[in-house]
Amino acid sequence: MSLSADFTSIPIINLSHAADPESKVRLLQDLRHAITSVGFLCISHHGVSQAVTKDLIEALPKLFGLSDGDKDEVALGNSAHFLGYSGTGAETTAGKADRREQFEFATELDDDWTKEKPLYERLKGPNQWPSNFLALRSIVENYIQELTSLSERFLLLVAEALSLPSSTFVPFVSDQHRLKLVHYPASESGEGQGVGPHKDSSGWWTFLLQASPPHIKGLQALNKSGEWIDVPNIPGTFVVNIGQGFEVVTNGACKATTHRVLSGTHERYSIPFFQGMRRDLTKTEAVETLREHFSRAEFGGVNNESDEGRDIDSAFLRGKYETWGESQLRTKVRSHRDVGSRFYDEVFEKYTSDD
Ligand SMILES: O=C(O)CCC(=O)C(=O)O
Ligand SMILES: [Fe+2]
Repeated sequence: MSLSADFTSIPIINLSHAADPESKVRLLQDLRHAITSVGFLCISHHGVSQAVTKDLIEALPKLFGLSDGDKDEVALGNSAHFLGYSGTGAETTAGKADRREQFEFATELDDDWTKEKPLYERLKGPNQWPSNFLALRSIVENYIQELTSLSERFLLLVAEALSLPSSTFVPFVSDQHRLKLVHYPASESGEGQGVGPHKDSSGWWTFLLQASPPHIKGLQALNKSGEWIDVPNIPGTFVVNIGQGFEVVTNGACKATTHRVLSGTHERYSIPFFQGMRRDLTKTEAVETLREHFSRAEFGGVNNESDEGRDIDSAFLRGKYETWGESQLRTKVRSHRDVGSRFYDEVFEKYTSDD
């Protein structure tokens, strides 16, 4: 059965095959294999504007070349919404500091949080834009718009590939998606942790643009035998992988595959877009809505599990908090404690000492 087969390469899927009923059948089969057995894929012919992508890639050297003062002006530490710049070493993954700097943006939304609303609604809010790079705003907003649309189109195909009505996953999607512009500096020794092994915790699906020339690699996905498989860097494609929220909603039929980035002798840029999941989604709704469907034998069945196969590793499910929004807020407070203590005083102690 495909669920138990191990992967040794990352599937490449041409989305233009969806336009023709005959080639669509094969596309859906390939997609189903990719998302149930690998959890990582590259997509080509995805319909995202090349000009919009090019503008963003070309903005990166200038953006990361801004002065420390310019970066401070938009520091993530200033933002109750965890949006802005954070420097190299600010984050740790798997117990080690990551060697990367990043600007985090999201769908531009007003901060309309009031004390009557759940605290996690404060995750929503405006971006911070560097005043010495005014052109950046429209470049980033255009890209977020293109990726929002791609991620919506993609979800329809995913549902069909899993034998569900195409609109099945639409009600789970949030009004807020997040975008990170990431710079991994070159490492003299060619070794080190760009970002340590992790599963994407910020949501639903990730669409990653590798924004350096094709010979610059570094991203790897972990297969079930514990081997790190290189993710190819193919111009014009996006790498797509599953976030923990989607793993929960599919009852583990689709896995959030562990991945990491190695530092190299060349600097590297990458741009992950994290499609968001509705903040008010509860654990019960997430697990129960499609439970019956995913317990069918074709997905391995509940009584037909491999050891690794259906064991869901999710901070959301294991954690104490009922909604996805609160689980997200806790994750963010724990990884950015300066923001946590400044803006989320009432829950800071609780979230940082509840494990
Ligand atoms: O930079 C990359 O290629 C991947 C980054 C990543 O996995 C993440 O930010 O979650
Ligand atoms: Fe990731």
